[in-house]
Amino acid sequence: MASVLETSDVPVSRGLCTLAVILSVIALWEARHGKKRGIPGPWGIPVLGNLLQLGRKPHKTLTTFRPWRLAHPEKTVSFINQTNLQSPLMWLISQSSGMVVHVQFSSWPNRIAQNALASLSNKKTNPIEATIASEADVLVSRLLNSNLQPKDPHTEIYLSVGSIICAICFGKRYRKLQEHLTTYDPNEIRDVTDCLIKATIQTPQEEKEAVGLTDEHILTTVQELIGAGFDTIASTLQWAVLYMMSYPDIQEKVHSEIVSQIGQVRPPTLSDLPNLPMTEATLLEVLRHSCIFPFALPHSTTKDTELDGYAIPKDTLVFVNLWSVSRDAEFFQDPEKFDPSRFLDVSGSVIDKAKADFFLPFGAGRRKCPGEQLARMELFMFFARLLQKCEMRTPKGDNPIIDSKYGLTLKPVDFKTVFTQR
Ligand code: HEM
Repeated sequence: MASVLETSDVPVSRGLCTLAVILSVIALWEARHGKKRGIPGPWGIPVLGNLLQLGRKPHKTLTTFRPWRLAHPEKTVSFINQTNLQSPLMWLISQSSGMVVHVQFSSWPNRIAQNALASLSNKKTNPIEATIASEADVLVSRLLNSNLQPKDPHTEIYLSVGSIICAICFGKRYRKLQEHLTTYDPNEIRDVTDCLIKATIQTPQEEKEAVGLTDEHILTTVQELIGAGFDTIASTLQWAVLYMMSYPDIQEKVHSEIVSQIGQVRPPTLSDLPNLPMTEATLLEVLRHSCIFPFALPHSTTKDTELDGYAIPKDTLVFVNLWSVSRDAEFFQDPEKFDPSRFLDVSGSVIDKAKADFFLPFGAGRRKCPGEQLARMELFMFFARLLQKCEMRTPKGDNPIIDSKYGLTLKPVDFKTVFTQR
């Protein structure tokens, strides 16, 4: 059975412990035939392993597959760092979903992307805050345009989130790559594309050759960012509308908090975040409960390794089951319940950091999501403006259904909402 958690572990570590979860469907079969102990779990069949047992909601099925808990969380991070994105599966995913257009298998572009995004979504300078604020206004007015008719907010949310990611990658006027190259000025970095060009120019040729990257590889990272930064944020905002419509009492609490702190007119800014604990807790609960990226991206081990005494051969397909972390009943009491107050401390006025750091919506290790900071910023600004200006109600006669369509990311099943101006 599962090895036991150290109760003295800091919460982040506990989250990583629960990555127990590093279950590999194929490895379940493969490792048993190795010399060391194989990974615990139900028996599978040769080649296919447990694939046929996964069902329509694999994240839920795998959570019931006897996960084991790790006594040494730092080993989990170092284990994740011995994996990389699994090339053939990533290729399949990118072809079928179009979400990641040009998959980069090296962690090199990830690091460059991380730096580029950090410089543009930096909490202190916030160069894109104004862009997000004005797009949040556009979203509010588009949703309110529906004249009290039930509306599926999907298209409006995708249009607004799409505008932000294009503005971040190509600047406000959506300049194309070639145009960027001809107008590039190292003294005036305008957007992510300029950051990537700068990194390309500054990286010594030998270093680029050593990791097998061409300039083109680095530049196509921008297309990945568009794919990854678009669908994830838009899906999370759709979930947020669905939860708020389904839990009107929570919606009222968030609205009242926003109005009491910043009023009904002034748009929320990032500096308001510390004064809006209920708003932040609700967003955290949306991220936890919807868990849009249940298995992160498929990884595979880059060498023979072991984890907590279990043998994991090179090239083993590894999924990090983030869903099971978000549903850990030991840490999140009654995990199926949508309850933002779980992220507040006993006074109800401060975010419980231990809880907030416990679950890992953005993954962990060196391939962790490079867009985390930007995502948190965007989600807060869109969500706070929506809750300030709109009331979201379930259409008469409807019963809100909180369920997901399974894919690389979990999206809510289609729903309609009545938006009313506050
Ligand atoms: C709610 C929003 C988001 C969530 C929950 C999310 C979550 C994740 C997760 C779990 C991974 C996989 C980590 C792994 O497999 O180890 C990932 C990867 C990635 N994310 Fe995000 N993400 C979000 C938003 C964004 C945004 C806004 C961007 C960029 C603008 C972005 C860019 C990426 C990229 C490029 C990767 C691939 C990283 C690599 O190749 O190593 N994400 N994200």
